[in-house]
Amino acid sequence: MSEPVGNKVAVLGAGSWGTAFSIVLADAGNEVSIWARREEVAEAINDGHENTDYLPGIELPHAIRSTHDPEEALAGADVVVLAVPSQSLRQNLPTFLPHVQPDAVFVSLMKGVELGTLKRMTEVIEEVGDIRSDRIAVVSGPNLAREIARREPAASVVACADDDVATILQKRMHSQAFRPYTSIDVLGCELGGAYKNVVALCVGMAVGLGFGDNTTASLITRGLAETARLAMRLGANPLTLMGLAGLGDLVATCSSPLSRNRTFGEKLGQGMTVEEIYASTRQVAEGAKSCSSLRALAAKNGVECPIVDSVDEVVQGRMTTSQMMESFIARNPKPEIE
Ligand SMILES: NC(=O)C1=CN([C@@H]2O[C@H](COP(=O)(O)OP(=O)(O)OC[C@H]3O[C@@H](n4cnc5c(N)ncnc54)[C@H](O)[C@@H]3O)[C@@H](O)[C@H]2O)C=CC1
Ligand SMILES: O=C(CO)COP(=O)(O)O
Repeated sequence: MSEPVGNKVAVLGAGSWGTAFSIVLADAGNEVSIWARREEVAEAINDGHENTDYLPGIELPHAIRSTHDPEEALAGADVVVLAVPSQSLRQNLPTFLPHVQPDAVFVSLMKGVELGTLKRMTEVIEEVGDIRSDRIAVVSGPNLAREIARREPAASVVACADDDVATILQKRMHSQAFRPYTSIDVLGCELGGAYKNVVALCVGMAVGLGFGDNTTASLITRGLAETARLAMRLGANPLTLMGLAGLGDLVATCSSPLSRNRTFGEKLGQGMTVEEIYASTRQVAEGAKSCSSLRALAAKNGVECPIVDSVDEVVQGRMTTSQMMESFIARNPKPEIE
């Protein structure tokens, strides 16, 4: 990526994170065009400067415009930010790609692993768009959308195989409240982001069952060990998992009632079924799908991942949340560090 000639960013997806991240981008001096799947969301953003469905009560900067037309959103944009649910990325890309500028850089905000292919989101972009990996970045960290939208201070990681691209993107998203660090460990950042959602589901289940801080801290810590085990087997830098896209995001998501994944788990722990929970919310809880893909990815690579295995069993309705907690404690004793 050469130094940008323009300052327009297209954000594809007008959910909570796409909208909150647009505020960061606008604060950092970019002109932002958000593509919204539903026309009424685009109209609310343009007319009332508010995303009434996903971030009610937050006034959006006037540098943010929205459209239902992908061509209009992407016209003149040298940075293309993808913020749709992970499992819908592949089906959405063909709508976007014909309108992307030839030298544009892609940024994935998504935290999931594709069911079936077991690909990370940057791998899906690379494959479907036939795009070089050094033009695809990921942003991941402890970034709960509503807190970012309120401009509460937070840090994150922007990772790209090409360090220069990461540095250019870092400048484009460094605002008064948002501090991005660069990294070249795309794999570590993406796996950290996808995995923490599953651990947050598990922690939520424990909270829903009425357990306290010892239980949740134990799950967070063993969840991090499990994340690092798989990520390192696949080639990630272990220090990435100790950083913002690993431990940082894990702690934020597992601790916050704002987290959709933790809330989803909590409802399971309280006895609701998966179907009842899906019917009660429009927002995505990525871990409820990525538990299956991460489980398969771990199995394929011969990595033991009891938390991901058990969360998947609960989500598939083959195990209760109480049985899951009992099974963790009953596992064969072993050293903490292997
Ligand atoms: N909300 C947050 O705090 C954060 C979310 N993320 C990640 O960002 C990604 C997007 O999440 P959110 O914006 O939070 O989700 P959301 O549930 O708030 O919004 C999802 C958006 O995608 C649209 N959508 C739903 N199904 C679609 C489909 N089949 N095709 C196209 N668009 C569709 C919805 O209309 C909505 O605009 C996820 O991977 C999530 O893990 C990452 C960091 C923070
Ligand atoms: O990724 C997030 C915070 O960094 C948001 O988590 P949830 O998707 O669980 O709300």
